[in-house]
Amino acid sequence: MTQGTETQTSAARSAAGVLPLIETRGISKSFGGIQALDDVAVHLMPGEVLALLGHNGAGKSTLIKMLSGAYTPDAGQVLMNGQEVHLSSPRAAQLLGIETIYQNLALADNLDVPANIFLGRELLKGGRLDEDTMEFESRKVLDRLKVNLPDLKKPVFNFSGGQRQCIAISRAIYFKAKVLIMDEPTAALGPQETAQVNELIMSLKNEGVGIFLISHDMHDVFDLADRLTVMKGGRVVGSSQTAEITQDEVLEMIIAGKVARRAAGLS
Ligand SMILES: Nc1ncnc2c1ncn2[C@@H]1O[C@H](COP(=O)(O)OP(=O)(O)OP(=O)(O)O)[C@@H](O)[C@H]1O
Repeated sequence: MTQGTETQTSAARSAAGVLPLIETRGISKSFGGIQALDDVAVHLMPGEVLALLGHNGAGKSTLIKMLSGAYTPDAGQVLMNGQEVHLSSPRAAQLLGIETIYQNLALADNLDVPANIFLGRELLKGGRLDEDTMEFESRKVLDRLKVNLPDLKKPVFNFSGGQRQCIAISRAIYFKAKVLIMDEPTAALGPQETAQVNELIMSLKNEGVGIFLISHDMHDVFDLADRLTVMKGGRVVGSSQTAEITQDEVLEMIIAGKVARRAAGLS
């Protein structure tokens, strides 16, 4: 699918009254002489997982850093529910409900689960939350997301990588993330832990959270993503529903920047 087609589908969606949770239009960014993003249009619907794929240097990290407020674009717009937003800082992005879960997630190892869920945000509603309230609220969000942790009062270094990733995701959801950006969320995990995190991602979809997923694992991409977008040289070179494309065609697109054999919905 080309950039032009993305714009047409965006118009069709608006006409049907379904607005993307978030979309970019004509986003560009360069660093010195390097064009990291060139006229990028992507969108994410509520409850959708969109995989961002591409070789090293394709522009994926620059795009998600832009969406998480770490970089500002040289040109283009970001819209949430049809309204232009300015993601001028990570805090600004968080306040709009955009949370980023990085591969090397930032949990404070020596603190327990509630302290991690409320890390940096204990001073809510004008007063410091007491420990019982933080534990009660933490248990509530973990139960809602079906994250099973035996003892919340243990320092989090006691938990497995998968459980820690689930704590970081629960923290984002507790603070009302509508858009979750996940950069290789299962890269450091074994199969069982990966399954645990993937199960949580599926329950977030059911809550209407939209997820950008960067992953090099094609199994995860095809298990989790509804749609995928391939980038190369800072441009979007193709998009497809995962149900309408094969893994081989995706790999071809990543390598060549286009599909040699025509796949449904692609040009
Ligand atoms: N802060 C920066 N300063 C200079 N160049 C940068 C900066 N950030 C990204 N780039 C360049 O922008 C281009 C896109 O990089 P980006 O990291 O977004 O790609 P990527 O698809 O995420 O790759 P990877 O999978 O390796 O993370 C690359 O050529 C990269 O060197």
